[in-house]
Amino acid sequence: MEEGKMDENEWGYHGEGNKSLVVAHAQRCVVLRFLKFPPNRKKTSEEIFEHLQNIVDFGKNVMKEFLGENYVHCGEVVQLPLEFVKQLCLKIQSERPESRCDKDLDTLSGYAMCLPNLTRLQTYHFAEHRPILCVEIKPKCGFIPFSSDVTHEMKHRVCRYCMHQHLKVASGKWKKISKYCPLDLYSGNKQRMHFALKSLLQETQNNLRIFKNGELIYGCGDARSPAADLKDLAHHLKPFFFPSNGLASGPQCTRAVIRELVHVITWVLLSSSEKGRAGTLRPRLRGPRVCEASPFSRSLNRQGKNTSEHSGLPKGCLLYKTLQVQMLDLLDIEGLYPLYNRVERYLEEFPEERKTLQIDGPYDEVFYQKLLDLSTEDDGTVAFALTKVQQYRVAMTAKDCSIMIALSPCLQDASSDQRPVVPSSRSRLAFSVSVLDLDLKPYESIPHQHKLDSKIVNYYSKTVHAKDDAVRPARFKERDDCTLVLHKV
Ligand SMILES: O=P(O)(O)O[C@@H]1[C@@H](OP(=O)(O)O)[C@H](OP(=O)(O)O)[C@H](O)[C@H](OP(=O)(O)O)[C@H]1OP(=O)(O)O
Ligand SMILES: Nc1ncnc2c1ncn2[C@@H]1O[C@H](COP(=O)(O)OP(=O)(O)OP(=O)(O)O)[C@@H](O)[C@H]1O
Repeated sequence: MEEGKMDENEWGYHGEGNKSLVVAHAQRCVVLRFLKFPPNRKKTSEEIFEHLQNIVDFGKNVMKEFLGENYVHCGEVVQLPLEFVKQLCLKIQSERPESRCDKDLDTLSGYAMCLPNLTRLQTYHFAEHRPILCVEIKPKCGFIPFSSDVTHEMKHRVCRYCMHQHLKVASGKWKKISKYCPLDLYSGNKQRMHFALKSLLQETQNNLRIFKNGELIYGCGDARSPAADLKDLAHHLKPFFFPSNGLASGPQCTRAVIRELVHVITWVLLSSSEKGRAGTLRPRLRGPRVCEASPFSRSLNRQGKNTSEHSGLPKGCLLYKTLQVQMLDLLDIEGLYPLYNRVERYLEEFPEERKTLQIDGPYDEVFYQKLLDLSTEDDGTVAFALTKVQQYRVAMTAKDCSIMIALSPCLQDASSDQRPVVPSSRSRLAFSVSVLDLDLKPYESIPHQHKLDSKIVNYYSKTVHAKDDAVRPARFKERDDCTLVLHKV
């Protein structure tokens, strides 16, 4: 970053989550990622620098090891002129979604992270001006807890995402229950994956966004504003997936283009960048492979078909590796919480030990090595409790990260291209897959996770499941529309 030359007019608002805000450079393929805080939470510049450096170190020393070199972009911490940050903050304020304005961009420290713009990744390495499509998916937790510490029987049958949907709709966060179930996406079974992706396209919530040449064209910028419709999306996609059936417009054309997109994304998600490498983690993939609340499995059930049938994910693909990291949550929050309390009691007695225990970093090689101990035999020590707490934090990070898939048409002579290619009906598409938002979840969030878990399950059990049981026979007859999902996409 050439400090003297920073001009806020060269940067534009790109997006934000709960904890950071991202601006993109108009020409160069880089973004700046700033931290956000509630208005009254003042942090010193040193604390912010340390926080950002921890994010970079965690990416380098832990997530690159687990997920693979090619998928993780750690970026670097940069120091920016305070006047530039102040002006930039003023410039982008009007573009920020209202629902995200409860937190302010940190304009006081001057620190931010500089990262490649993953929505334009192809041109980051190659200076050509080809159109670029980028699909961002936040897949969430892809397994059902297998821990014997789970006390709510429902948690062994219905996944957290599907249960949480009901609480989110009841609280007004989203308007409609999504048909997306992470277990379908993570199944490795093409039909289930197609269904999951189509469900995400129908109800994007904050789990799907599509960018064209770096601009958001589909999915929510604001939690409350509706997404563009599929017809508009298909129009945008035509240069990438002009339907092979020759139709140039109309509903059939829209369907064909969307189908093509779903097939290409599935193909890319099942591809492996590092051949045969399963990663350093080997937790056994356990637990039910199907969530009872998924409309897909419900539909199969009704037809008397075997719902546990699955193809499994190839070991080198990003979904497989992400799932393995998620499964570091070996005990579930119910088994973890007493261990968190053990660490807390120890810290109350020996507060100076917080540093030695690496609760707030550094996230270095030593921190990483301790994560590889997958034993669940509790020997009553603080060391055991701490390892499980740290593994849980890493698992929660993987449950909340996003996957970015960038696609751009190959040139006729693609021999010089080193990038992998996916076939599509119109042309071959070069692609890259990356993962973002790999900030380690804070130790302090564990009590909140514990409370939220009970809230989600209790709400689901008391309201939805009870109602479901009462109306089941009638509902099964009514909801024949679900069989539609079995049509080939
Ligand atoms: O608890 P969840 O599953 O709702 O996940 C939170 C996300 O909500 P989601 O359900 O994806 O809409 C939430 O996303 P939104 O703010 O709703 O877009 C955050 O990602 C939050 O992480 P953090 O507290 O900012 O580190 C996420 O919190 P963590 O649980 O990952 O800490
Ligand atoms: N390197 C990048 N390139 C392009 N876009 C990015 C990049 N990093 C983040 N974004 C965009 O900015 C959005 C917000 O970033 P991010 O998910 O890191 O925020 P967050 O506040 O940490 O998220 P959360 O709400 O999950 O805590 C992302 O959803 C993505 O669209």
